[in-house]
Amino acid sequence: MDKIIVRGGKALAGNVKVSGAKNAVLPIIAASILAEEGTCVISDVPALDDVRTICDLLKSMGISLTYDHEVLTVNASQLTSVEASYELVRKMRASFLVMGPLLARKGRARVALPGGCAIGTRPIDQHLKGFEAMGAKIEIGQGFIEASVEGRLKGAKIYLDIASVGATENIMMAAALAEGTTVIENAAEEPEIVDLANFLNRMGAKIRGAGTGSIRIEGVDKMTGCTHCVIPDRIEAGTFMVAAAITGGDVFVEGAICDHLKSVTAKLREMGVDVDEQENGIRVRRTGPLKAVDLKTLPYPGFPTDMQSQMMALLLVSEGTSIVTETVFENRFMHVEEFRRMNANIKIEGRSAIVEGGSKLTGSKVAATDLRAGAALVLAGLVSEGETEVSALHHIDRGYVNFTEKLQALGADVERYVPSTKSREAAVTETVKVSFSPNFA
Ligand SMILES: CC(=O)N[C@H]1[C@@H](OP(=O)(O)OP(=O)(O)OC[C@H]2O[C@@H](n3ccc(=O)[nH]c3=O)[C@H](O)[C@@H]2O)O[C@H](CO)[C@@H](O)[C@@H]1O
Ligand SMILES: C=C(OP(=O)(O)O)C(=O)O
Repeated sequence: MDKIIVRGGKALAGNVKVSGAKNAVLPIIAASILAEEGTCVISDVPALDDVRTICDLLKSMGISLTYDHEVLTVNASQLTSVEASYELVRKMRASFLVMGPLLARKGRARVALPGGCAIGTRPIDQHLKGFEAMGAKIEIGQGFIEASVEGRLKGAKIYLDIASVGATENIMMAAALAEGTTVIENAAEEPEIVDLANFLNRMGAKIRGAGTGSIRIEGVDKMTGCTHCVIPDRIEAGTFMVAAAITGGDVFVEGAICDHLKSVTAKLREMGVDVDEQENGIRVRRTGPLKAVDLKTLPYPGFPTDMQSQMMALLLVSEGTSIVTETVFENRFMHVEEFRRMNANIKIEGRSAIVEGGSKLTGSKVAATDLRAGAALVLAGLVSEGETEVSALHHIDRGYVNFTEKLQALGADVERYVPSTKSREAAVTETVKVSFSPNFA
């Protein structure tokens, strides 16, 4: 298994360019299924494992895709299957986002139940509630969900019990080709939803209100290909902002959109970090001590759950005691056990973790428990005494492109090691090259 080896003590400095957003590009690729003619040309597509997975899924449905230098071209005119296999869905829950587009385009979809994952049960009841409200029949059996509708889906007024990102996206995509108008109330407001709505509108959809709690979708008869550039990844950007803060460095996070990171910026400033919001990115510097703060994750524009573990690493080296409350997922503290192996003093009480600052973190062998926890462990290693070895890197590879290379370029003493017959250099070269074969052959 690959491992990331980190040696602490270096303050990071320099410029890091943010890649396209994982959580925007995955629904956008799913949405390309809706184009019955023409080609979708999507740029700033990060070479992530999750992107490969969803591309493999669309390919299995007869869709042709090519990927070159972060530009993905998708032609969905030859859609020959409406089934998403368990093998692919279990690798990535976001595969479930194909259900809405398939139902809209073909009146049928058969998708393996995504199951839960480390951070929680992650049910899909709100997705199904929306599809049923639009007239779909839902049947669950043999580990699959089948959705079908006679003729076209019908527009409906849907109130989400939870402001679910995925459910908002799946329902929005289904409603795009429905007969009549759909209104989603209590919709999630994440920037990735706005990016998806912009992509859908470029394909010919008529969507208003994305980014607010109420989204109105006027169904159209046909959607076609378009060109689109994916927004920068606010969570990758936030991760590098914390990397600068935790090491006492000075890093310009190029491409970060300040507006998408207001809650993270506010929290870092409360801790005494200098955050300079600029036109084309965010400069983060830290010279003095870090002040402990309390943190509660909430749906956007609240503090993002996907930044919780990275901020916990930072709080470990701040002065004072912090309370971190995770309100979005019911089991997103598995990184606590791993931090404890690095000499962290953290106590979990229900949905909250009490984090003692001023820890003298020590390097240790630790394992990523989800993609953000993996990144957070690397960040902790950057300020630990000695060497930290992070394993279970398949988690990190889902959400970060060339993570170690980007940290190395900022001066971190970090490398990715493949303990196999391949040499270390070859492994690093391979990691740096990470790209897909032009036609996914
Ligand atoms: C690919 C992608 O975009 N992933 C993001 C998306 O995940 P995802 O779309 O899965 O997250 P949701 O917003 O749906 O989940 C939020 C909460 O709602 C619950 N829930 C969700 C759907 C449902 O039908 N019923 C239900 O109870 C979930 O279990 C969870 O507790 O939003 C999360 C919350 O911002 C982020 O952490 C993920 O990075
Ligand atoms: C939880 C996350 O992603 P996913 O929903 O793909 O698991 C994440 O990006 O932190």
